[in-house]
Amino acid sequence: MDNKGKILVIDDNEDVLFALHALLSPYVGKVKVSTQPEKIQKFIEEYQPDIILLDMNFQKDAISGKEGFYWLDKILNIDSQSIVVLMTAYSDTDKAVQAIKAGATDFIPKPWEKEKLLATIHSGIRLRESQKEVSLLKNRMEVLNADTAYEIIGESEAMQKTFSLIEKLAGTDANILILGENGTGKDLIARTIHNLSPRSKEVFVSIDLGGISESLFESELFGYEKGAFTDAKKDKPGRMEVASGGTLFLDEIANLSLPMQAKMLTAIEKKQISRLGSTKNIPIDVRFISATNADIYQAVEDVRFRQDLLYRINTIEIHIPALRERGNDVVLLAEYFLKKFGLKYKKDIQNLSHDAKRKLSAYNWPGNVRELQNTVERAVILSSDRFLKADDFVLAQTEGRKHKDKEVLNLQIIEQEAVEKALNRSNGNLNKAAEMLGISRFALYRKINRK
Ligand SMILES: Nc1ncnc2c1ncn2[C@@H]1O[C@H](COP(=O)(O)OP(=O)(O)OP(=O)(O)O)[C@@H](O)[C@H]1O
Repeated sequence: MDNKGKILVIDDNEDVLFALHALLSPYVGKVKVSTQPEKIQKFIEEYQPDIILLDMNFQKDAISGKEGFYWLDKILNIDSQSIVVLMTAYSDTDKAVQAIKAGATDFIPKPWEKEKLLATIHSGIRLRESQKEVSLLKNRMEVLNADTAYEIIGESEAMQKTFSLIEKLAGTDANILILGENGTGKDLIARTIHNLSPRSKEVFVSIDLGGISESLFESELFGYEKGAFTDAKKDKPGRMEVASGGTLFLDEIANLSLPMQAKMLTAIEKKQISRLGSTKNIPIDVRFISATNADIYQAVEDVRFRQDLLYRINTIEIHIPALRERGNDVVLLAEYFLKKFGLKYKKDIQNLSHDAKRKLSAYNWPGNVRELQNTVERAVILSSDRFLKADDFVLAQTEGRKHKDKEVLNLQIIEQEAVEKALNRSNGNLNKAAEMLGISRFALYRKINRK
């Protein structure tokens, strides 16, 4: 044991307290002993024990364990996450089962075997650490979510239908499947549903199943115990565990491999998971929102996606329309992004010219809102006028190819195209764009401002 953790021992027998103090002190951070369970609240608040070792019988010769259960209940009322190990002089399996059911973490018969007692304390400390880790991660995610304001722009009929469906399902806890092309706003809608749901005060955790390998996916989603694999240097909770109480957003769900689909199905059905390298079941209370841009029904037909899993995740389906089906929303969104990036890059750009609006409306936006956002951001960065004109927008499917037929050797044009491509691919992130171009951020600034 690595001398960590604070232990509180409560027993009416001074000899037991003395013995436990002497036995545990060399192996843990701190040991506090007391014969007074009435002071438990004060101890919890001031001493903040990681583990409470609690005697079951406080009166001499008492064997019912009633008092132990009474104080266990009090402790769990003060802190439902408390790790309480009950002790009794009468080894009794029924009582042990009762104690665990009542919320104790473990049970130790007296007289104790030293090794067994130390092992129990050790796993209690590990459990406490992982509880702390889970709550730390939850807090971090809450902070991340709290910092971001989500505004959804859309007045088209297609989007109004989507909004009214979202409003209808706001109060429910149903699992939701969001379908839509790349960049249509699936992530944004998932966060909005969470924010409108009864779980809004809890965490929103997301995982992109398209972007990670199968082994990483498993450890990210289910967590692992120290030693489960070579790099598992300490216990780590997975996102399912961290999301408990809140919402888990599974992006690109159709990319899940069949073995992972089976694991996911079990977790959803049984509402519990076990970390890699552990057999212990951890209960989870998660609302699942999944999303995909793939034809998931075709995937079911092709036996690439399990039908039973689909039925678990698609209690309600939301289809997000492609941007080209949203009429004037293109212009509304362009104006919204214009304001946003104008502020970000400190440019005083007033509006879009008529021909710019016409050009944006006529385009078919294969990359949907994300492509529009990138296009406007790039135009804002590159423009020095008060109005954005049609020429300020370079649209991938049309102008990107305008030099294809004729080989371009003009260095300035080649450079300009490279700068635009890098800005596009890096979503306007100047550091990343400069890295792609192999130049400094400062040099990139100069090139942008020269235009
Ligand atoms: N209606 C909207 N109003 C304002 N911003 C939007 C809207 N829809 C999408 N966005 C913005 O467009 C970008 C892409 O949206 P999002 O990431 O939600 O799309 P997605 O469908 O999840 O994409 P992918 O399929 O690649 O996962 C985000 O920056 C998002 O904030």
